[in-house]
Amino acid sequence: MLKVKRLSPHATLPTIGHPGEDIGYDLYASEDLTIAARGAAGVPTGVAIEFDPPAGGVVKTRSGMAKKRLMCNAGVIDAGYRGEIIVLMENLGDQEYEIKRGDKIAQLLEHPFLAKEVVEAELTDAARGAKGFGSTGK
Ligand SMILES: O=c1ccn([C@H]2C[C@H](O)[C@@H](COP(=O)(O)OP(=O)(O)OP(=O)(O)O)O2)c(=O)[nH]1
Repeated sequence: MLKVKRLSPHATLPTIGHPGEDIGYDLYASEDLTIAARGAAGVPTGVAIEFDPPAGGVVKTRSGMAKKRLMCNAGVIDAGYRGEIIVLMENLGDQEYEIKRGDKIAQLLEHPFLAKEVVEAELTDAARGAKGFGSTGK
């Protein structure tokens, strides 16, 4: 279950486009806002959430918006966060982008709580080791 607390009368509660199939909840803007070309903004959703414990969430870009170069940044929602979900959006395009209250702006994925104790230690060998950044080719 996703518990949702409405923080603004203008909020649209998260929805699932295709229940039982889509893995993300759609998130909606609760305010009108313009993001300047090459600019960024925190878009309010007017909601706070609580997943079944112990879980948090990840806010991800919708593919349709990525096509328009409107990307979500940051996006880690901690399991204990009870504040308003803010969608941090970056407009990588050359045109300003208008967001209207009620627009679907991002998707929220549930993420299990996986963080464990931090222990300083020697690490085991692995085939990849420290190779990365294109080491396997293009
Ligand atoms: O895109 C985002 C990212 C984060 N948050 C909220 C939920 C998250 O639990 C909290 C803190 O985020 P994060 O841990 O990324 O921020 P920080 O800059 O590391 O701050 P803190 O020191 O409070 O952890 O802010 C959002 O609403 N939207």
